[in-house]
Amino acid sequence: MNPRGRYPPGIGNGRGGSSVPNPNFYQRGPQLQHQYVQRNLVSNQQNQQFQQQQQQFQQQQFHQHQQQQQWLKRNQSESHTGATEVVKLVTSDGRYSSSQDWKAQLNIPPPDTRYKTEDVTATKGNEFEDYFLKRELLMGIYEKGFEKPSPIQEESIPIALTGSNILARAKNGTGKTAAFCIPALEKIDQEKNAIQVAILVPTRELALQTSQVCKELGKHLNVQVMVTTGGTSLKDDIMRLYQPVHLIVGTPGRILDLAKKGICVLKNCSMLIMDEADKLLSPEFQPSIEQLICYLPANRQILLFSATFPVTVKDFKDRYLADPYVINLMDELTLKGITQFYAFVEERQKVHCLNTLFSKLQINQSIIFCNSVNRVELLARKITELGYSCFYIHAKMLQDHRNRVFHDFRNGACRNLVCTDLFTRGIDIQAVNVVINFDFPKNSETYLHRVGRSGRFGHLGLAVNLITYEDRFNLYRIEQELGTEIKQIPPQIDQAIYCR
Ligand SMILES: Nc1ncnc2c1ncn2[C@@H]1O[C@H](COP(=O)(O)OP(=O)(O)OP(=O)(O)O)[C@@H](O)[C@H]1O
Repeated sequence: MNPRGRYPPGIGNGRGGSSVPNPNFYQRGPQLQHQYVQRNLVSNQQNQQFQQQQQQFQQQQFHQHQQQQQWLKRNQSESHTGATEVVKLVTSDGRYSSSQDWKAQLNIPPPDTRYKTEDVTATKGNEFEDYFLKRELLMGIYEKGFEKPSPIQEESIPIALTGSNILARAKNGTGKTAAFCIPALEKIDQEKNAIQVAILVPTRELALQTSQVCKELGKHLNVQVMVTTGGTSLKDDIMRLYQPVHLIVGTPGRILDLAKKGICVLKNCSMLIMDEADKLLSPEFQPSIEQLICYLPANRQILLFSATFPVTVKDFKDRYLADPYVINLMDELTLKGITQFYAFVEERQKVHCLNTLFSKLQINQSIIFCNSVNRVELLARKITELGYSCFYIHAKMLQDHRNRVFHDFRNGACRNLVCTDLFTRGIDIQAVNVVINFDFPKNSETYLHRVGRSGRFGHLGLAVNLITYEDRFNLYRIEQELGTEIKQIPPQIDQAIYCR
């Protein structure tokens, strides 16, 4: 059987390379050279700047190291317990710690022994301790279960600590959040009562998730984290801002609103982080972002992170990021751990097809994407009628209800979640091993982010796309643009490819 048989005549049967590349995407092969997010293309000037920064960073490290050594010597000389003594420290939460056994006292979760792909294992071999982070921050990192930095963390943490602007691109689920939260937490002066870092994200759920990551990583620090998004009481936010806040996470509209009212004071906010930066630079958000930047000090550092950077980001980068350090860890676009299939169906067969998938697949948790709010609600009802448990979420629901669904699904209260593209970006639920595109997306960015909800941190996952006759051109185009293969679904799927 010709696996390309689904394409109408004239569409061709090649993959990736032979087609005309989408100018919006970083491609493998010769097209690479034309993309501004290509790491090899960092200009000589940037290279020199980077070398200077590296030198500065090494000097800082050396200085810090010397200080540490002096500190240790001083403590040792003050102690009278002899050569095998242990230097005692009391951490900010009052716990006993020592230069030798502080790690042994941490509440470290059991190691994750699941198979992981090179997307997260192909590191340079750095340790978090190599970055000379505050002891309390290291404690939070290890207690979160992070053993070693992932590739994007290795690249961005030391550069962000030098104060450079960064434009960083790395695959979904490879640890971008900690790649910017760790340097942000490190740089905050806990003694200074001012907002020093702002993290902008495109959705309310992502804001809640990111603030939670900051709180967990900064658990042993005295950093005050605040989350603020639309759909919640402005009055509560105003009251909260009378208390100390060092790091604010939120959606751009709400933070701008508070800044305009003079309640959220950003004049000391020297670090602005934009996660899912390409989405934040879409027409929906960009005007708010540009207004917000006016409230920041002139010497602010801006970090842009995403898995997708269409060329439209270039204009913003050129205007607001002086000499950015460009990181691009995407030598290919899709995650190595995700197997992608399509099933060719008629619209009226979709629910039946989904029923078959539910009965045959080993679903730990699944996310099922539809292209409209109405279709989400209809499908959720159908799934429940079929006898399967299911939640649904979309942007037209009340915020309290959205929060409850997000919280409960994350805690495993339900196996399946039907949603719109509200959940396409950034949402990190480790238990999700299957993503189903009940409705196929229209563009490659959306496709990439949707399927990236499974296979988090190098784990395995499965993406199944229900394709109608109308979707066939989009399927072909997305495959071409991403240089990936979406295979026809076989009668049986080996569990080993998505359950290990
Ligand atoms: N160094 C690490 N060691 C172990 N797990 C990690 C490490 N860094 C991050 N993780 C975990 O990996 C998962 C994915 O991280 P994160 O959500 O930051 O990915 P991302 O790159 O921002 O993804 P997306 O592009 O989809 O937003 C999270 O559950 C996070 O806790």
